[in-house]
Amino acid sequence: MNHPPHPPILYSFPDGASLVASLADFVIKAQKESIDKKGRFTVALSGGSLPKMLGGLIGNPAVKWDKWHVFYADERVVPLDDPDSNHLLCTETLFSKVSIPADQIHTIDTSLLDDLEELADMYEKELIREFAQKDAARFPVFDLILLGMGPDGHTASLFPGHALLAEDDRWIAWLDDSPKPPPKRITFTYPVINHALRVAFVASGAGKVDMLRSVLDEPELGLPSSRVKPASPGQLYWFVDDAASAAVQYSRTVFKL
Ligand SMILES: O=C1O[C@H](COP(=O)(O)O)[C@@H](O)[C@H](O)[C@H]1O
Repeated sequence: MNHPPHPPILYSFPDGASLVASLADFVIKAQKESIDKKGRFTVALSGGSLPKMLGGLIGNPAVKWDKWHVFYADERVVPLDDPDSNHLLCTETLFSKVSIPADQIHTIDTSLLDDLEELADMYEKELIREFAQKDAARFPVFDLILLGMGPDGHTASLFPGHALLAEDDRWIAWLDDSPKPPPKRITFTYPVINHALRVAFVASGAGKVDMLRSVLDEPELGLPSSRVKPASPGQLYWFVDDAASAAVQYSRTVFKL
C-alpha cells in the first residue's frame, strides 16, 4: 500500500562537474539496489538538457548496462532522425557510447503510426508488457525516472494549465498542442511518474532560478513540476546547481554517498 509522499530531497552543487559526478553516483546506487533485488534496472529518460547530465556514467565500470531497460518519459512526435527527437538526442549523447542491448531501449517509434492516440496506445501496451505481469501493479513502478524542468515549470510533456495535468487513468498520453514546439508529443502521465520508486529532477543554470523557487517554495501554484510527488515508498530528488537554486528557501542537503 502506498502512503503520502515524503518531502523532496534537494541536492545543490557549486558547478556542473560536481553535479554530473554526484548524479552518476546516485544512479549507480539506484541501479545496484534494483539489480540486487530484481535482476534489472528500469529507468525512464527525458530529453532537453537531461541526457548530457548523465555523462558521468559513460565509461564507468560500475554501470551494468546490460541490465538497463530504458524508456522515455516523453517524446516529441517527429521523425526519429529529426534534431527535435528526444530519442536522437539520447542516442547521440548516451546510447551510442554505452552497451545497452538494443531490445532494452524502448523507443517511441514515431515512424510506425501517424495517429497520436494509436502511438500512445502502442507505447502504453509496451509498458504493460514490461511491467504489468512482472509487478502486478495498477501502474508501473519504475526504479528511476529522470526528469527535466522547463523554464515554464513543465516536465516531461506536461505543461502549465494543460488538461493532461488531470489525467489519472492512462499510463501514456498524447497532445497536439504543446506550447513549446514541436506541438505533437507523447508523455508519461502523473500516475506513472508518481508510482516510481525514485524520481530525480535535474536542472541547472540561472535560467531556471525563478521557476525552481516557485516549484519548491510555492507548491500551491500547482505548476507541473510541483505535481511530481511519488507516493511513499517512492522518493523525489532534485539535483541542481547553485545557480539554479540561488533563490530557493527550501532546506538544502549536501549530497554524500
Ligand atoms: O521539451 C522538453 O523539455 C523538458 C525540459 O527541457 P530542458 O532542456 O529545460 O531540461 C524535457 O525534460 C522534456 O523531455 C522535453 O521533451
